[in-house]
Amino acid sequence: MSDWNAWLGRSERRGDDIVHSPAVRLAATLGDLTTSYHPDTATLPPLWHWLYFLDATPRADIGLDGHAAKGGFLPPIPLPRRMYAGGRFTFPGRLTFGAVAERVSTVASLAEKTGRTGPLAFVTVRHEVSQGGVLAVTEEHDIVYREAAQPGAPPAPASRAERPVEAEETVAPDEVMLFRFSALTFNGHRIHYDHPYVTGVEGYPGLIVHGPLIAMLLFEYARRSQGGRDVAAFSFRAASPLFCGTPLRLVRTAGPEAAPVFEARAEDERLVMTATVTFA
Ligand SMILES: CC(C)(COP(=O)(O)OP(=O)(O)OC[C@H]1O[C@@H](n2cnc3c(N)ncnc32)[C@H](O)[C@@H]1OP(=O)(O)O)[C@@H](O)C(=O)NCCC(=O)NCCSC(=O)C[C@](C)(O)C(=O)O
Repeated sequence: MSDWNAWLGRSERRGDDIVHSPAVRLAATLGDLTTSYHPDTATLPPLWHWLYFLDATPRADIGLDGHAAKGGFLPPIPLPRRMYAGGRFTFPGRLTFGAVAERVSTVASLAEKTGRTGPLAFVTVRHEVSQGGVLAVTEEHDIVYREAAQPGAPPAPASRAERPVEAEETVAPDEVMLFRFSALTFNGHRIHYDHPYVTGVEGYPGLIVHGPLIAMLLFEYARRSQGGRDVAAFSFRAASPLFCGTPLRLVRTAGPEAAPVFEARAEDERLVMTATVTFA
């Protein structure tokens, strides 16, 4: 890890116009799974900043997995299989359509661990999004890298969902939804659309549903289930992958916690994601 410590604190700054068109396309992609966006609304819904400040890596600088090759903004961690591990957000303000905003991203932490699935390397990137000098979103994005797939290895052990269910809804993200979400976030990661790659090279049984898409489905479900209530903070942790075409249960759990806990579960009670929502 010591070689990579040179990346700690590395920072980049990007500006973007907060225009309606990507939000219109995301609203169409989610359909009745969102009630957050209306064409006459003045502000961008929380989390929808994922549609802006996108990475425009030139073709020559793309790595095998379809992301920007490591060693630029992110450290050159040799573990090859990248996944979205989790995120923590606060929404101190709202981004307004029709004006420029700025995102400052910093490599905040690096950690090597050994998990049930083998060696893991975590990189956390902190983003701060502001408009007119006023902070609107803080985000900590955890990226995890896993070792190469071992031929014949058994499926990774998965956590089971155990919290009691208060309410739930089922969705089934399909190839079209995955393709549109990749396009909207300009995410070239091949695990979401290249079946021979994700099965043959990364060793997963099918196309993987994006972590941010599942997080957004949970977030939108949480807001809808509370009559569109405003959200002050949100966090999520991806527990196991969801494969395209598999039904996904969006669950509001009945727990003792002050902030409600939402879970994404596979049909067989495998835990896919846990999320906590703090309503304003
Ligand atoms: C991450 C995996 C491999 C670890 O699986 P594991 O079973 O090996 O880990 P573990 O044994 O449960 O835990 C080992 C250590 O890692 C930590 N840990 C464990 N999990 C997490 C987590 N999520 N976030 C933060 N920390 C985590 C855990 O707390 C522990 O730390 P400790 O030793 O200090 O106690 C496993 O949980 C997993 O496969 N999760 C699902 C990942 C996923 O499907 N992500 C979404 C799809 S990929 C994607 O969207 C991509 C995208 C958008 O294109 C893009 O590139 O950004």
